[in-house]
Amino acid sequence: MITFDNVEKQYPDGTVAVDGLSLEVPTGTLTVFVGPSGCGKTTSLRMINRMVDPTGGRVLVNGEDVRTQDPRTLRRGMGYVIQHAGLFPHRTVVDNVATVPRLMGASRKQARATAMEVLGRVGLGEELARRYPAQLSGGQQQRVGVARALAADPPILLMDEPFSAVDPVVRKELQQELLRLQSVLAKTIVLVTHDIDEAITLGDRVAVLRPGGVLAQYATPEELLGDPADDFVAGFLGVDRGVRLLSFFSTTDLPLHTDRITTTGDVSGRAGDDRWLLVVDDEKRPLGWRDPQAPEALAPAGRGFVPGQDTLRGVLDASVLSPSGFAVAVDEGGRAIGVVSSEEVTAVIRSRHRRRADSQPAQGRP
Ligand SMILES: Nc1ncnc2c1ncn2[C@@H]1O[C@H](COP(=O)(O)OP(=O)(O)OP(=O)(O)O)[C@@H](O)[C@H]1O
Repeated sequence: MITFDNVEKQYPDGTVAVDGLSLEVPTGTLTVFVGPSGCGKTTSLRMINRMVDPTGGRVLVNGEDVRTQDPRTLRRGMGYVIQHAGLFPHRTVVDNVATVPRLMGASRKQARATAMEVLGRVGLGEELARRYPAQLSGGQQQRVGVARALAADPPILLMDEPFSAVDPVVRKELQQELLRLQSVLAKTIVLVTHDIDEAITLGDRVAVLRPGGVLAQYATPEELLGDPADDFVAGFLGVDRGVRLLSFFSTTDLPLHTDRITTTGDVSGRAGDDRWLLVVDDEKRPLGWRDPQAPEALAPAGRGFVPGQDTLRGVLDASVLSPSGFAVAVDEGGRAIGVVSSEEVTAVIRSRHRRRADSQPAQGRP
């Protein structure tokens, strides 16, 4: 566990970068520090590994004040990933990563074996391992940066804008990869970003900082989106936070109807049915919607959703985009198991909101 206990940092020129920061990062979870430029995110992160020392308060790792620990020993237990990866340009990828186990006393051979293993974990194979950093794409370089941070298997990972320098598509890939790695490795991670979407995607908890280095709110992404502490946090989250909140709602208990599903063989027999009908093949795979006004051609069935796997955001999107106003639920094999209307989805959303309001009144505020 990492604890910030009323931490302050005033730089010698008088700038107050962090002001009275108190929060806990539980072991094995990922906390994101997010906020506008200059609000003290990097300063706060660097106080964990003593690249910066606080001018007030304490930072504790597993209950021990970091200032009582030798910085080099402390940093051995903490991987550090920065924007642009910070790789040694004249060393090959594998040697960049092997540097860390070498520093920890591993033999050259053992260090290289460890490096190859962690490179594999972040999706980089042998061929890329022999290249120099400049011969890799930005996204691949960031992966090497993550591999190097993981090479010593530290319990804590500090990440400062790790994905900011790559394009949006690669950035999403790297985010998903970090989540996949974290689901296996369960490190204690603190990640700094100025991108609220990245914070919502990655964080078990998100600390929103405001200018002047003051904590505005520390909460789970769901709590932030559903109950921002004030106008600053709400403004920082953006205009569509309601829709984004739906990503945290499950779809296991949506009302699904089967009476609108018909097969190609049966559809002609339902000519008198003046409703939209979903036509499926013999294996129940959706073929399209029969429009009662234009029964000759089928309208597209749209993207189906798998109850329990997809979120309510996806279901609402599918129902809004569907010509019939119904989203199609499918099993993992793509077979139709029912349909649900956009009106029913919104009714479920309203009841979830009521339940949320009843169960968790305004939490997570500093
Ligand atoms: N060494 C320093 N000396 C004086 N002031 C500093 C120093 N380092 C940072 N600051 C100031 O402290 C404040 C917080 O900086 P910090 O880098 O922690 O913010 P940040 O939220 O990470 O910003 P960004 O998103 O722009 O990287 C800023 O006003 C910055 O100018």
